[in-house]
Amino acid sequence: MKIVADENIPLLNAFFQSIGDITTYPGREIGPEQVADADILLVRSVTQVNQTLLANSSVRFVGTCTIGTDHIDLAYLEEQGINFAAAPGCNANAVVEYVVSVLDVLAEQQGFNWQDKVMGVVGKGNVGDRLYQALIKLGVTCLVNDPILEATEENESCEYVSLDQLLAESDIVTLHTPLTEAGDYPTYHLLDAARLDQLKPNAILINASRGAVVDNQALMSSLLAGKPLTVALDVWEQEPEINRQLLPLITIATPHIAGYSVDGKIAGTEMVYRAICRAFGLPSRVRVEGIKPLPKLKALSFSSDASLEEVLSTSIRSVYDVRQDDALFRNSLRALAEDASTAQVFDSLRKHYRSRREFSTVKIKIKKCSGKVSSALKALNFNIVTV
Ligand SMILES: NC(=O)C1=CN([C@@H]2O[C@H](COP(=O)(O)OP(=O)(O)OC[C@H]3O[C@@H](n4cnc5c(N)ncnc54)[C@H](O)[C@@H]3O)[C@@H](O)[C@H]2O)C=CC1
Ligand SMILES: O=C(O)C(=O)[C@H](O)COP(=O)(O)O
Repeated sequence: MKIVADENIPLLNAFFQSIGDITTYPGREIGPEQVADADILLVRSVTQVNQTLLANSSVRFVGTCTIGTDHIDLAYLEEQGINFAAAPGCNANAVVEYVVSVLDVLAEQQGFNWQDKVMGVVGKGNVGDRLYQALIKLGVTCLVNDPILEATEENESCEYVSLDQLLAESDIVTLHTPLTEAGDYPTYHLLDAARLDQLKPNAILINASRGAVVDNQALMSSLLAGKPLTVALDVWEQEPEINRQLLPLITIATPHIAGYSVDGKIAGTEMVYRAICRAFGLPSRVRVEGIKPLPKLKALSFSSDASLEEVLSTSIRSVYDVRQDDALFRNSLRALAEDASTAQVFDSLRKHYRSRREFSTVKIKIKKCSGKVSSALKALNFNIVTV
């Protein structure tokens, strides 16, 4: 079989070489010519998969090693009988950890305790739910908006509120919906000028979903008009070409890397590999363990005199500190001429992203710490050893 794949999919050979011959391309350069005689197409989020790409191809299976599927014309694939698999939840932990790092950094910068704030979670799927569960365990007051789940859940897993109520009452609003333009609850420009206006003064807005869930032009106008808002954007409209005028108004700016833990990326590859094996009736023998030694993190230890804030903040930062990504992004863009395209920098930072691990991969030794400290660490998925 012939496999055409995005070169940024990790462990392509290890997983797929027994299935077919693999040819790789930069995701944005996969076009009709590249896929013409392919049987399997493997993408990440930057390749638009639709009739234009596939009409004259022999592709029978499309796999995206990502959570989001807004780059795929699912109706077209179904109509053509082309098999499809995504990787739901693969990097959900990484996105949660990005949000937690944003909270930790902003809390220090602005002098507040994020656990005392009211959090508004929009979209309670794989990412939103994991975030919600962690926050609830940490004792944080959470408002959740997810009209689709609210209408379909037999036993509601939380008390849902309207988006209007959530925006009016939350100190921190974090977006975790897919990008959709149709259906009863489309999310394209879900936060438009009017909705941005509903945010509380001094609210914090975090977007790690898709850029166009927030109207970036309206956000810029609102910030320029002096609306007191703190904004963390991981995703931008028109990526990789971002609005350079918006950047300085954003407190934490990153190039769509919230989900970029090495664990999450590999999980994405593995999920699609298993789906292909199922679809083609092949044995799925490859296991992540044993393929690639992942970078190990040193254990941390805390004793009884460490405060909850100190333990949490040190633990979070030792694994993931979003300021590193923010600084790299801003510095790389600073080196560009004012009117130059941001595409190359944006894509290059993502292509050469470091091997970031997840919280669960670090061992935290605690000595006579309070139950509060150990439950807080557990809520965030850290691996605790009591010594
Ligand atoms: N920045 C990054 O690196 C990453 C971004 N993402 C983005 O995050 C999105 C969410 O990821 P998951 O939680 O895994 O997806 P999911 O599909 O598990 O959950 C999405 C949730 O949003 C809800 N939803 C849909 N429309 C809504 C609306 N109008 N208002 C409120 N809720 C709505 C759905 O009912 C669902 O519960 C993905 O679709 C993807 O676009 C995902 C991974 C990494
Ligand atoms: O999984 C998703 O959805 C994401 O947003 C991914 O983190 C995007 O990664 P790339 O496809 O752009 O490598």
